[in-house]
Amino acid sequence: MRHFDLVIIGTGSGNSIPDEAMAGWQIAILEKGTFGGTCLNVGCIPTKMFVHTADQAAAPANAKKLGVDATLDAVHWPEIRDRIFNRIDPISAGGRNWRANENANVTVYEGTATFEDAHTINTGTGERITADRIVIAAGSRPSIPDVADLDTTGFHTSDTIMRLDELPESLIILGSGFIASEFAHVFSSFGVKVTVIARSNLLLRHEDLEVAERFTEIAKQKWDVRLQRKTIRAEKTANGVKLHMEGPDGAETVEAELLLVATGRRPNTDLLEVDNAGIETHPDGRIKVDEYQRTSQQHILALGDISSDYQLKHVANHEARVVKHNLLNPDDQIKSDHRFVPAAVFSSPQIASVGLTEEQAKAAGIRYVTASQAYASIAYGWAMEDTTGFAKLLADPATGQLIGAHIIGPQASTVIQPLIQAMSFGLDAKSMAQGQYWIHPAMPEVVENALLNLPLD
Ligand SMILES: Cc1cc2nc3c(=O)[nH]c(=O)nc-3n(C[C@H](O)[C@H](O)[C@H](O)COP(=O)(O)OP(=O)(O)OC[C@H]3O[C@@H](n4cnc5c(N)ncnc54)[C@H](O)[C@@H]3O)c2cc1C
Ligand SMILES: NC(=O)c1ccc[n+]([C@@H]2O[C@H](COP(=O)([O-])OP(=O)(O)OC[C@H]3O[C@@H](n4cnc5c(N)ncnc54)[C@H](O)[C@@H]3O)[C@@H](O)[C@H]2O)c1
Repeated sequence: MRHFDLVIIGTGSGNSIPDEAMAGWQIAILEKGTFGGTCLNVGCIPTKMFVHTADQAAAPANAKKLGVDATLDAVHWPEIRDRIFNRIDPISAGGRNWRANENANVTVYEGTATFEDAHTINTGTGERITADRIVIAAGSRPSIPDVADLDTTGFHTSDTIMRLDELPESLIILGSGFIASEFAHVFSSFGVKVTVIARSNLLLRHEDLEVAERFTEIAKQKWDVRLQRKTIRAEKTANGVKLHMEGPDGAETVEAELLLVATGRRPNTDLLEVDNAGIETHPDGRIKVDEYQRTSQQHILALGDISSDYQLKHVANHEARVVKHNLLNPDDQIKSDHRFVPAAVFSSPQIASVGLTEEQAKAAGIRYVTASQAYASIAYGWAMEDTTGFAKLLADPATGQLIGAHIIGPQASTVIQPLIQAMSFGLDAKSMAQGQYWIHPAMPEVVENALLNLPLD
């Protein structure tokens, strides 16, 4: 049985760990799917390439209010799809080739890995290997709800929907989180009739309540939004799919050509048979790690979606940097920093957030003040004729430290960055607002004005 200094399971953020400082180590990388993992192949990167294209497709409809008549002539789905994947697929193939053929100390095994014990792994390729240290970076996969006849009806997940042969006329999206909101924007902007089905009374209900309410109001104007629906059964029809639901007004059905299931993601722990290695897990299946990313077995570390509180690429990448450092510096280990983890929903409008929502601050009994500023009240907001966007801040009134920031509106994912910086480095709201120039008349003035509005002690 071959022995390695380090085994890495999963080629998403895990693939960033081997580097020149490990040139003397024998390393095995294990991957069951497409090299590069979720973000590159079926996640962040292709979705945002579709989102940007959707933003362009939606622009003519928004130009009318500016006095410009424009029309969307055509959406060439196969061309869009192929442009995106003809860029991504070679990156994945190149990454695989580099590791498999150009890294002398790295061996790539392409199979589904399972633990036999805390040092022995079955690579799923017919070969078993042992290792001194192991990194589990095996990610997550779509979680499929228990809806009768869903399997036999046929459905898409984010893994398959981006590679359709052609655009459907209509699409039902089951779920109301990140993936549902982003794909609803993409497909509706391309002319597909979109129905979004939510269990709760709001879309994106993990967001600050005012933000989720604003997003839901806007969504209802563009998509057929069905709230508070329990999906009971799926049925295959001559033209596609029918869902049977129960809602506030009793039983109802909805039909469309295709169904996208976007109801969360589950960690891939079950595939790994981690019990054989004595690795402890949370009730939801995530691997338990400490702040150094160590599992309950000190020589096994884990990172990213399989263990993290956050299913976000920038978090997986951060944790991978921590793991790399700790592997190289066992006597000088560093901790992961999860104090201020931001997230953005790349829908229309965009949403970005960091820190506590107002509801979380209240529930935690934290003393706070808030201020909101509408895009409509800053000069660039006038330029865009924006009527719905705003930035909402929460701060500690005594110290002026920011404890939460929530933005809904154009370029929210970019506009929020100075707030993430301020929170990460402990810059108080007054110093942040008054201690620097804010370019006039740019979008971050929405942040400057919200900071100035905070009723601090
Ligand atoms: C549609 C979509 C859009 C997203 N958009 C964003 C975004 O805009 N911004 C953002 O921050 N995050 C986004 N995410 C989340 C982000 O993609 C993930 O948080 C991130 O990719 C997780 O990285 P990871 O390294 O933990 O896992 P992954 O990248 O999933 O890598 C895990 C790898 O392990 C392999 N594997 C699993 N089990 C085994 C096994 N037993 N043996 C061998 N190999 C195995 C898998 O095949 C996979 O390649 C998105 C996710 C999705 C699905
Ligand atoms: N822009 C980004 O950063 C981005 C984009 C896409 C995905 N992601 C990551 O991927 C993860 C998965 O995305 P997601 O949208 O699948 O998950 P999510 O957790 O954002 O949303 C899941 C939604 O499905 C609903 N749901 C769960 N079970 C249901 C059921 N049986 N019937 C109806 N609705 C049900 C939940 O109430 C929730 O609204 C996200 O949590 C996020 O971390 C991030």
